[in-house]
Amino acid sequence: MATRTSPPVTLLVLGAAGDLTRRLLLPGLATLLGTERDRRVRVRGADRAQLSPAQWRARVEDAFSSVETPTAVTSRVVEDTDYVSADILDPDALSQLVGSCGEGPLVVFFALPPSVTMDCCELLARVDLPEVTRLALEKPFGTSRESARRFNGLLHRVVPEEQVFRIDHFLGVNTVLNLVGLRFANRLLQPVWDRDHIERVEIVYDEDLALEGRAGYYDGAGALRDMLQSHLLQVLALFAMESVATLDAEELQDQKAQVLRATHPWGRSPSRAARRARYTAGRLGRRRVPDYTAEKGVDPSRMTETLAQVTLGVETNRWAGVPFVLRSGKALGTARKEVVVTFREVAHLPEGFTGRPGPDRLVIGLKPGSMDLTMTMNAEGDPFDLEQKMLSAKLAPPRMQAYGEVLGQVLDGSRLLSVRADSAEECWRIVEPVLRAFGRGSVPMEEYAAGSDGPEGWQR
Ligand SMILES: NC(=O)C1=CN([C@@H]2O[C@H](COP(=O)(O)OP(=O)(O)OC[C@H]3O[C@@H](n4cnc5c(N)ncnc54)[C@H](OP(=O)(O)O)[C@@H]3O)[C@@H](O)[C@H]2O)C=CC1
Ligand SMILES: O=C1O[C@H](COP(=O)(O)O)[C@@H](O)[C@H](O)[C@H]1O
Repeated sequence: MATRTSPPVTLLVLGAAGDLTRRLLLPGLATLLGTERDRRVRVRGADRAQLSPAQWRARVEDAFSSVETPTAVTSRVVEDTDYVSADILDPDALSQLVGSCGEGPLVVFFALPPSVTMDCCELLARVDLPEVTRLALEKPFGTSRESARRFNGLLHRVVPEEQVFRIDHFLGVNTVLNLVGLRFANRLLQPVWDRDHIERVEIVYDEDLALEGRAGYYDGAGALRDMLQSHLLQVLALFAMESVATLDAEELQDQKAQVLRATHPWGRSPSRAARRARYTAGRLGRRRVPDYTAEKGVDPSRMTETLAQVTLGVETNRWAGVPFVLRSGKALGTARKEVVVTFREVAHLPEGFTGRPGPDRLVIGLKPGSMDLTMTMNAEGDPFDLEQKMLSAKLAPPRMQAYGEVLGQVLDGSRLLSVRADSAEECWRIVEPVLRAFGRGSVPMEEYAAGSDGPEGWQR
């Protein structure tokens, strides 16, 4: 971790006037700096928007105060920040911008539309960069395995892979990171984390938000690309990976990559393994939600799904035969963000017991953080009659926003919480057969009313 004596890192945000910078990046940075007070970061914003220095400083200040940052932290960043109004795709302007960042460590954060990011990288390949230059990129990392491969090739013309940080903010979510500690620090869980003991795993991220004005992005993506291809596959990789000897970034990356390489649609049949649906008009709490196809900016002919579920198999000795169900969607009645582990039944239940309420289950709540272990026992009444009881724990709120955790690693040059090139390609390889099945219509588009729990008949 950076200390007071570490040289300040320059965080150059390209696309600084955009939504990601305002809503996620700057607030995330604020929570990082509020938690790690010794860290020194100089923020430079660049965008084609014409902003005066005062307007930019006000934006930074607003973003920092949105997460209740200590005044001293905000003032230090605001006093030191500057803004350059430039077309990033103008080679001279880009070269000048980078040149003016000085010789210290530089993190270039691409908060630009994906196509602009790629064009900008083409230009950066011809620019003299400081020796320590790191590139931080937001999803999507390409739009297919092939385009991700080409994109990786392009990035490697700018800097080596060790200096590329593909951001997936789920990797900075405390409860997702907790999967590693939970699995490998508990004698109780470690030996049962395999096909012999686990029957089924569900990784669910149901949101009670609808489109929220994001049609420009979301209608071209859909739930499968937006959530499963990226975040939920990262969660699966952490859940299923082999043990690590240390929390070394490359070791973790290697283990995650091994899982992803072994992952395929269940039964290698994408059309049977996947389901998709789109919300119709309904209510989310007191808010009326229109039919997805009537949302502003949506093109119904795109057939974009707002709920996707895909069952995957991790074809390894540890996991063969265990279905991993990944599901995420918008406009659902209940926000359900959790990993559900269903254990196998015991091999033999002594005769004489009555009641057999079901298998043990561990529910790892991702947001809010919680842990619920449901076990069979005699909890009340007749001592030979079995019931289920839940042992529950609520986890403390995170110390900082997920973006803060991820950024902290990037600023330190650690790839612990980013997505490596090979994994980015594998994640596309895993979902591509499903995307093709969606494209040729072999997975029916089902419907669910906004505010419901999803289409009739989908298992929960
Ligand atoms: N917003 C979000 O919640 C999330 C976004 N992302 C990713 O983050 C990236 C940015 O997204 P987002 O912030 O929403 O996008 P925005 O369109 O809101 O912001 C992009 C900014 O880049 C500017 N820009 C575009 N081209 C140039 C150029 N040639 N020179 C200088 N500035 C330029 C845009 O200016 P102008 O407006 O004039 O075009 C805009 O201010 C995307 O890759 C997106 O996929 C990922 C996860 C969540
Ligand atoms: O990246 C994305 O993630 C959010 C969900 O993450 P959260 O941390 O905000 O809960 C999702 O709403 C969005 O569609 C997706 O692009």
